[in-house]
Amino acid sequence: MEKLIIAPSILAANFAELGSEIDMLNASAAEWIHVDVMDGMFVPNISFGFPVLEAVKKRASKVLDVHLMIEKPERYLEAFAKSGAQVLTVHYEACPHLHRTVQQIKDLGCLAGVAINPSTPVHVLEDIIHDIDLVLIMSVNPGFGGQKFISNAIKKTKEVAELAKSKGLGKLKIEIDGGVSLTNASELINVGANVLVAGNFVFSSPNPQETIAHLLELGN
Ligand SMILES: O=C(CO)[C@H](O)[C@H](O)COP(=O)(O)O
Repeated sequence: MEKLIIAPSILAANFAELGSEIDMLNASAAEWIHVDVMDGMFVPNISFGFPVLEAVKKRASKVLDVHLMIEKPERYLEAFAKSGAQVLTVHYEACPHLHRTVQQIKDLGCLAGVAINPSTPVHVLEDIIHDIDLVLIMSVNPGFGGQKFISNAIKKTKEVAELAKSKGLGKLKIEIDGGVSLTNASELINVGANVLVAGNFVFSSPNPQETIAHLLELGN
């Protein structure tokens, strides 16, 4: 199994103290920092864009894992890569020409991810999975942090892991995003998840660094 990566989502951080929140993550066991970009169109919420990503990049010593919850993401891929994204994930539901979009991400030197919403079945990935580095399974409807985990994501994680195995894609990253906590993390890891995004569970805990370490220990 690929080694487990914890990717705290800064959507749940204290934006008034973003610099010290990033310092805290730099000193933690998190390998990636998950950055949620929302446009108010693909999802019913607006988060932040390039200036915030650039500021995070200047401060962060971790990999920036940028999740684009935006329509027509191909318009902005280059700008996100220039602003510091190292992993760029687009939504299957937002990309009519997904293969081209994935190639654009790879040409920019980033890892390419494809996300699927809770109502999107795994089989839609069959003809793109060879071309990507990461599948992101949404375990909440995208747009907001702090929502309840949708348990169907466990079945979908298993399906992605089986699909990857059947195609010999041993290095595929399988990332779960939404409502992840110590309650569901072990089960997710057991069925094949190897990147766990956690927003509120980390940032609302009394000791975020300890919480990150506890999540990571589940992968050992
Ligand atoms: O993509 C997202 C929302 O669209 C967030 O990354 C996700 O919800 C993580 O936050 P939490 O762990 O608080 O659910």
